[in-house]
Amino acid sequence: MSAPSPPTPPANPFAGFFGVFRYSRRAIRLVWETSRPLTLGLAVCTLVAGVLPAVAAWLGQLIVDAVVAAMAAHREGGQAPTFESLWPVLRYVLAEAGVIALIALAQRGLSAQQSLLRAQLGHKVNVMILEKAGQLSLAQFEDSELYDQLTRARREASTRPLALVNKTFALGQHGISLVSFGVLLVGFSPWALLILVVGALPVFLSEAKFSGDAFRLFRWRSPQTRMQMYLETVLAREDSIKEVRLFGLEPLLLGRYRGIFETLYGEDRRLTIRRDSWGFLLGLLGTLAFYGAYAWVVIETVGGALTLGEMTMYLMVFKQGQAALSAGLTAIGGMYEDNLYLSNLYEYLEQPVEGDAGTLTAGVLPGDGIRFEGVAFTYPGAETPVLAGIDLHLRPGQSLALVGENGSGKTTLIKLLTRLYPPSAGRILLDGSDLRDWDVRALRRRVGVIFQDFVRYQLQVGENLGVGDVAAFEDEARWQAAARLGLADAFIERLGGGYRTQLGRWFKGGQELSGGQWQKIALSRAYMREEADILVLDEPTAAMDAAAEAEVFARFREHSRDKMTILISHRFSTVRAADQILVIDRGRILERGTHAELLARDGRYARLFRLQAKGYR
Ligand SMILES: Nc1ncnc2c1ncn2[C@@H]1O[C@H](COP(=O)(O)OP(=O)(O)OP(=O)(O)O)[C@@H](O)[C@H]1O
Repeated sequence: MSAPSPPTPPANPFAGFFGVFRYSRRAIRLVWETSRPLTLGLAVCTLVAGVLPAVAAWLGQLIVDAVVAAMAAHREGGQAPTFESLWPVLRYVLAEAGVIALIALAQRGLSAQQSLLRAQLGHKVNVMILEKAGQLSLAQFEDSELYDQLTRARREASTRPLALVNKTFALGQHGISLVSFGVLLVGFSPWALLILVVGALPVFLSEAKFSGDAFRLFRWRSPQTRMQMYLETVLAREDSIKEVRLFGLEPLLLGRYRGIFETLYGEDRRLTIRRDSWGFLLGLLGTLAFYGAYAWVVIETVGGALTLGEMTMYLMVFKQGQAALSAGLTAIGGMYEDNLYLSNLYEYLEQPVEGDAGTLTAGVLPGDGIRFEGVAFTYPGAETPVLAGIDLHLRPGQSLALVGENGSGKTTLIKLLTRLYPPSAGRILLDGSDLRDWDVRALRRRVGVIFQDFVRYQLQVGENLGVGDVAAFEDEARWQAAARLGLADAFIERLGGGYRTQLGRWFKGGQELSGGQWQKIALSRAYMREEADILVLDEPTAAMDAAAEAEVFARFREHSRDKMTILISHRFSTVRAADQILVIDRGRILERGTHAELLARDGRYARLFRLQAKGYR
């Protein structure tokens, strides 16, 4: 793993700080689109919970002043208190109780609606991420930076967007409280208000700076966290554990895992210590300002300028104002991080997808088959071409075999043919029309391909076949027909649940298959594509026994008589019947011809064929 260079702070930290807030609006829109009633509910509860504390403080003043007045009246009158004389005080007590109950209701409402929204929003964002993944090209998928964005986006998809909205609302709530406290406080002195605001500013700025640092760290280290996730997978997944045990890899991999943690933890610790030390020191300034104003109120009351009730109210306003201010600051610090998460999410969601310009559903020369004309290809980010100068023509009813050593470019040629990548030079035609002009769905309907690294779906056996043709995903008769052609029917019928047997180990009762059995499943999957007239098998029998292999090819030839077939194999016995054999060497066509022609030529093919024939004897 290469160590990326440390993050550099932006030239103007505050420009970055405010710039990133543009995502708050999008987060709110996202929540609005997720559930309007819940968003409205949240807004109402936020407003209520924001205004009522000031109302409670004001009622507190009225209570104390009413008590003082009632006490004076009783002292003068000398009578025992009656309901009539107590009512002016009690009604305020009752009102305050009501206000407190309303605050509790609003807070309950907030938390209930938040948890409902969290579930909905997490789901929505995950679906957005996965839908986008479905539109990305293979080349984009292989781009490690984009993959990082995807991983980061998915990791916190269910929490961050709502967290941002919650904090935005919390900020709104505390802001409303502060403004309403401010309105009350201005009655005492506008200067007191100013002192409090200025006192709180330094801690706010430090919070903003450190949040920015935290996010840069988070982005910069994402290759390391990805390696950590990968190591977790290797150490804890059934498909790798066998090899990890046998090679005794646990200590090695765990050592690497711990090493990454320690580096990351060290960085986290430094940041946390700096952030909290500064937070504490600057927070002291705010507290100092607060207690200065507090002392001022006390002195004014002693001097008789304020009533006891007013003093009670101001003290409450100070206490609650301070709490609201620091909660607001924390919300802003956290919001910044959530915004940065969202910036990552939207960067990912806004990745341009290749426009699918092609619309053709039939070629201009039906029956012309496949043509490669001067095709070359270089993988994105690579320097040397993997394929160059490829010319070939395959007509319906013909078979083509590709042979060549590992890494010579055979699979890549198939990836170009199936339009997983566009060629870097030259063109590929199907029925006389460039693949680029074809509607990609129409094109893919015509191709049935089984790659070497086919997918072993942790689904039922039948569904593992059904994925070959989504229109017949649940069609049991079609499964059976395909399984017969792929030679999978015999062993499937012996499985406990037949076509309904769960495969793989992820789910209860799942059954694991042997390598050859999986290959038969993959082969049958290719036969599910009834519409396909181009069949591509990339080493379809490497894991099969010799008898099965011979039978597979006999059936394949029978089934594909009027189709175009492309076969990649390292076993020369299986390719000899092809109408055309291409020997690929480092991305170029070295030899071409039928088996007999190539033997007569006595070149690379003939030499390798004789070598293999000797080995089989
Ligand atoms: N996704 C990729 N990105 C970059 N390079 C790749 C990618 N896939 C394959 N390559 C490179 O392209 C070359 C050709 O690979 P390809 O899979 O086409 O070979 P192949 O002939 O099918 O080999 P094998 O017989 O081993 O299956 C190899 O050198 C490989 O390293």
